[in-house]
Amino acid sequence: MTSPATPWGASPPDTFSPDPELQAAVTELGAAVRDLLETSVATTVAPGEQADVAAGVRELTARLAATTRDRHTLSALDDLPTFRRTYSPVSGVGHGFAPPVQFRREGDTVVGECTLGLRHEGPPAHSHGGMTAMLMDQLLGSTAFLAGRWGMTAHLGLEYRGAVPLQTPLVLVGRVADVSGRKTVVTGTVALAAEPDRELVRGEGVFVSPRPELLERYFGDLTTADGGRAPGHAQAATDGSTL
Ligand SMILES: CCCCCCCC/C=C\CCCCCCCC(=O)SCCNC(=O)CCNC(=O)[C@H](O)C(C)(C)COP(=O)(O)OP(=O)(O)OC[C@H]1O[C@@H](n2cnc3c(N)ncnc32)[C@H](O)[C@@H]1OP(=O)(O)O
Repeated sequence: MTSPATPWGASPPDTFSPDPELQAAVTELGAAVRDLLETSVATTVAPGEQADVAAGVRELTARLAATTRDRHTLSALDDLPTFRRTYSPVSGVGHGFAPPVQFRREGDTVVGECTLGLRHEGPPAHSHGGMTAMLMDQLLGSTAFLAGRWGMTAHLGLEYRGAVPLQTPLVLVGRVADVSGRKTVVTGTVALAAEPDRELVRGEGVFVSPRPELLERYFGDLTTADGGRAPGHAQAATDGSTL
């Protein structure tokens, strides 16, 4: 049996067209929450003012909680075959914690740019090492994906060679190093956009496309926002239609 590049085949057609009004609203809410998060860890206003704001934020949260999705339901803006993940904590425009990073193919590499904020702080004025690892995981996973090789992280190794400053444009570069069966090995770097050749962080990841039993266990309950079966569902793997 040949191994699948992704659960839905190597080159899925891009026929996904999300509701533009929803896309705009989610992007705007994500940006507003991002500003709120960033400002909430930077503010020095008086305690009474912070308490007032907290009460207001709780009221707004209650409005959003009026209807929600559960963890087995994709957002109406998400499409797995074309890699649209609106609420990724790294690349999601709808996620307030995300920088967010957008990745693109450039020759045989995948490149992303972002600027981290105080909400990503570890050592004062610098990125938390776990935040950098998250950037690296997403960079390497996206690099595999954009090469038609989806997989879950089986191994992630990092060398922290220089501290990553906050509020400073960064450039991320990934490239596929090796491919065999269900396994893809990817390497990547994080550097200052102003000094792209001086690596601050170097990473290597092994991404493995899970065997059908694992796909079923992890994602068997996954549905699209309108209740349909999510593309790439493990069941599809056994009927020969996509793998
Ligand atoms: C309906 C479909 C839904 C899909 C939707 C997703 C779309 C999203 C789109 C895009 C995302 C990309 C961006 C995201 C980036 C972030 C990614 C993450 O954060 S992933 C979360 C963290 N990772 C885990 O939770 C994995 C936990 N581990 C496992 O579940 C298993 O260990 C798994 C799936 C990784 C492998 O299990 P096995 O049973 O399928 O694989 P075996 O048969 O053991 O190995 C296959 C080959 O891989 C090698 N391998 C396995 N683990 C290895 C390791 N740690 N190091 C090196 N090689 C390893 C083996 O040696 C073998 O190689 P040989 O064929 O013999 O050459």
